Amino acid sequence: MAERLKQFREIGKKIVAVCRNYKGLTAAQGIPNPKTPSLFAKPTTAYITEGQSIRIPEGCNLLYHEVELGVVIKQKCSNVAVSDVDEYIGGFVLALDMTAKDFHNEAKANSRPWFLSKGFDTSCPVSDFIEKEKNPNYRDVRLWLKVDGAMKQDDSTSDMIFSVPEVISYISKYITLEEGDVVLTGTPDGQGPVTDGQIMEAGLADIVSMKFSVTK
Ligand SMILES: O=C(O)/C=C/C(=O)CC(=O)C(=O)O
Ligand SMILES: [Mg+2]
Repeated sequence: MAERLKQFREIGKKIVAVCRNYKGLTAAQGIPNPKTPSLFAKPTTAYITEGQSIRIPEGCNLLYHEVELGVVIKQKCSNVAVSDVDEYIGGFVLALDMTAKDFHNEAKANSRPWFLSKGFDTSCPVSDFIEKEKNPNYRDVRLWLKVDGAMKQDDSTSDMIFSVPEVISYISKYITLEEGDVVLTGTPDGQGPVTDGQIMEAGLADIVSMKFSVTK
């Protein structure tokens, strides 16, 4: 099973993401905690892996990094109870939810969908597949991100507003999740800009780390 799930980028059919899911982030932004998980999606063409670069989309002048824990779904499921979610977790990835923040701000200001700002090619860099057993404390695991060696994001998944099981249970009420789909669980506070030539390094405890460069 884990062997097949290593191919999540080929077999998975979607990337579902949660936003505003860390207490530190909503506190820093002075916004209320959402009452239910706030969802959006990215196309699977957004995936890249180490060795490939994040490309600044045409016309974007403000590209933001967001480091996130991604959950790889083990098998098709819908309407999963919070208490049963563990059965449907196949493994994890560390991911970046790269965001064309100027596109995002403009779309929001004009009450338009912000799919492009989150869904452009290369907007979802991911680590190697992390076996479920290698991340047993996923409810309280450190994730961090440095830009050119300077720490920008450093928090624990215990700061999430909705836990991983709550997020997956909620999504599955409305959207059937399938083998290899990835759920991005939101970013902690500290997201911010990156520019052409900068290098990001991110890690999940001592489980995995990854590096990505940004290019025009
Ligand atoms: O402004 C918003 O509503 C959402 C902004 C984001 O980019 C949030 C995330 O993607 C996140 O919190 O992970
Ligand atoms: Mg995000």
